[in-house]
Amino acid sequence: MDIQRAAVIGGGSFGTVVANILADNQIQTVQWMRNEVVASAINTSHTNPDYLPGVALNPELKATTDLLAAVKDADVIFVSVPSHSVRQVVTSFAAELKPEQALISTTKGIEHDGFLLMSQVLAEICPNNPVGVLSGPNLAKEIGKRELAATVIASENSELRRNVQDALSCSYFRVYASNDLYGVELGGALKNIYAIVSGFVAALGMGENTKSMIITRSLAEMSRFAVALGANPLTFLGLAGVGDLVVTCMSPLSRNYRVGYAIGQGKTLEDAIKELGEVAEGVNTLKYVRARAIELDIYMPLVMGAYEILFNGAQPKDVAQGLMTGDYASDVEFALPKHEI
Ligand SMILES: NC(=O)C1=CN([C@@H]2O[C@H](COP(=O)(O)OP(=O)(O)OC[C@H]3O[C@@H](n4cnc5c(N)ncnc54)[C@H](OP(=O)(O)O)[C@@H]3O)[C@@H](O)[C@H]2O)C=CC1
Ligand SMILES: O=C(CO)COP(=O)(O)O
Repeated sequence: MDIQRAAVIGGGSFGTVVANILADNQIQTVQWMRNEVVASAINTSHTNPDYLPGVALNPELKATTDLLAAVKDADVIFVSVPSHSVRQVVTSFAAELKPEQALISTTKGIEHDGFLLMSQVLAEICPNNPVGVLSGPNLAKEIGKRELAATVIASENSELRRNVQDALSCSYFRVYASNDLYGVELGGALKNIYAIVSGFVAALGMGENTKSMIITRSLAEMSRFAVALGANPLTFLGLAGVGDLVVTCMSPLSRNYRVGYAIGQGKTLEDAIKELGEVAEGVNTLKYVRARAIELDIYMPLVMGAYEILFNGAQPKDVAQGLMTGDYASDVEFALPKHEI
């Protein structure tokens, strides 16, 4: 099955760049969103003024607020709404799908009930449809400007992986393949927590050694968690692991980083989210991952510290100091296990 027609569900910044790449690649693409004003702007002035201002979109990209019309003839449907709305939105069109229509999640979040990742939510709602995940260091605002970037398509279905590579690869976007759906997806969700932590670090004016320490220990912590949940640790060496972690921990374009930065400057979480006006998945992910880590007894000092800052009013400086005096630990615990140090 070649991809000739695609639907993108969601009118935010990432949904828009995915839809635009597809249109650039001459795939008939319909983007669904609930906001009629934005849909009309995409159709008439070929811009998304709310989420991607200043980016000239491909004039062939069509937008609609009619969800069933958007998905009807699509060979592949990219789901790009925030995690808290994926189940509700997908459920509202699931009964209309034909089994050959594939679903690809681009959403980097976790569903609270059952700790489900988005591909698991999609598979639960649409058990007969092929499912995949797109994740990587993909700041939408840079890709919108057609700056060079790469991503990962993860699926157990090799034909789907190849079709998505064909549909999205172009002069400014390179698509790598993975069969570790769970690891790729977990990498995308977990790194948002550490982007918030990196925002604290930047707001406190800490040095480059500190930033490097935080990013590297974040990788150790997220891969420890992922392996405990059954993912392949090698996936974290790739674009969806270290790649996405580095970009979101270093760029003020990351919304999660910006939330951490604002809190590090003394703002409340509520004000930080309100000022952002876009989704920062890491805030909820932090809550769910902390609860899971406690339940499974997984050592995650950065998660625990970030939770105290975000939800219990702890001061970032005090938490950072506390982390420096923890028990002695192994640098790479897959090489030197903790109990052998
Ligand atoms: N932006 C990025 O750089 C990247 C984002 N992602 C991931 O993609 C996902 C989507 O993010 P992104 O596009 O950035 O989000 P944005 O914050 O830019 O936009 C969110 C979009 O989702 C819509 N939406 C929110 N709730 C609902 C709902 N209940 N029903 C229908 N539509 C809804 C919003 O509509 P409205 O305007 O009407 O509220 C808006 O169009 C996230 O999980 C994110 O982590 C992945 C890679 C990169
Ligand atoms: O996932 C992203 C880049 O890969 C975007 O990160 P934010 O959601 O923090 O903006």
